[in-house]
Amino acid sequence: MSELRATNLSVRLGGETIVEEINLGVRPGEFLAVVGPSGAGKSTLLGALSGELKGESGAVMLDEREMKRWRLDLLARKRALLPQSPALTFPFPVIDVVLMGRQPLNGGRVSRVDEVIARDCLRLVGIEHLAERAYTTLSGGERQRVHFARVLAQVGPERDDARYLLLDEPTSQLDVAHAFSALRVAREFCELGVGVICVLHDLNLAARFADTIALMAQGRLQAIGAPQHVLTTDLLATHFGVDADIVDHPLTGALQVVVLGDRLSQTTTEATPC
Ligand SMILES: Nc1ncnc2c1ncn2[C@@H]1O[C@H](COP(=O)(O)OP(=O)(O)OP(=O)(O)O)[C@@H](O)[C@H]1O
Repeated sequence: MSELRATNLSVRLGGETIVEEINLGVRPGEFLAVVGPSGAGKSTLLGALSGELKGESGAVMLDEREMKRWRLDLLARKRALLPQSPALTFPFPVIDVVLMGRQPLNGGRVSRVDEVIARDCLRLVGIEHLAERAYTTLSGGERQRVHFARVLAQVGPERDDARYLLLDEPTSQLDVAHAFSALRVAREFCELGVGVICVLHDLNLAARFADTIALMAQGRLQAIGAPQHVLTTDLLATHFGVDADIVDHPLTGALQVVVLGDRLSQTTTEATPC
């Protein structure tokens, strides 16, 4: 069975257990959002699910084979990871950065099809006009979309085998329209048969696009299920420290979280008109 799954997964870093006893999984065509307060262990979990980080105990299984048994070149064809802050300091043309995503598929011999797919992925994220620009001249949000296009090219819109897209806060530097658009595109890849695991801080985007939401806090999975079972006033108060109203939006049909107040500080401030 095709699935990316963590079973009793714990990860230790720097002498501390960062994620503990995690059980969750995603299948091709499913969209799992991972939410939780800062420092909850979401990126660490994603790192372990991608095979980049080794688990301390438990297992990560990718299509019925243990993650640690996958050959790296085959793993790169199977899943693409978009880290929170991809490091790239060389002024490559944008198109070349996106073509790096095709490397596991083409072995470094760029074909006409690779080029078409790379440009198509740039178009999907709205920056095809930047294809020839030097990566280092781009804004933060533009860079984030280049890397998003790179991982889209890696999982490949043209393929029909089981594959997975792991996204760590892919919208953190994007304006509201591009954030929505990025998740819509991820959802479209999901409909093409890609399993998507996406760490998100925006609970409303998670509610809108995910089939399942996993709530992590203090390194543990606190809740997992359909958005209405996880985005509850009680769970948000307990794990995020916010008082929230949760409503069914009449137009989208998705849950909407309206934060009424936080419990992090007792200080009140008055807004000053500019
Ligand atoms: N190599 C490391 N050594 C020690 N502690 C680490 C290491 N990497 C991460 N941590 C700690 O583990 C915790 C979880 O980190 P992680 O990046 O997984 O959280 P997160 O939920 O993704 O947070 P955020 O939402 O802020 O990105 C944090 O407290 C972090 O400081």
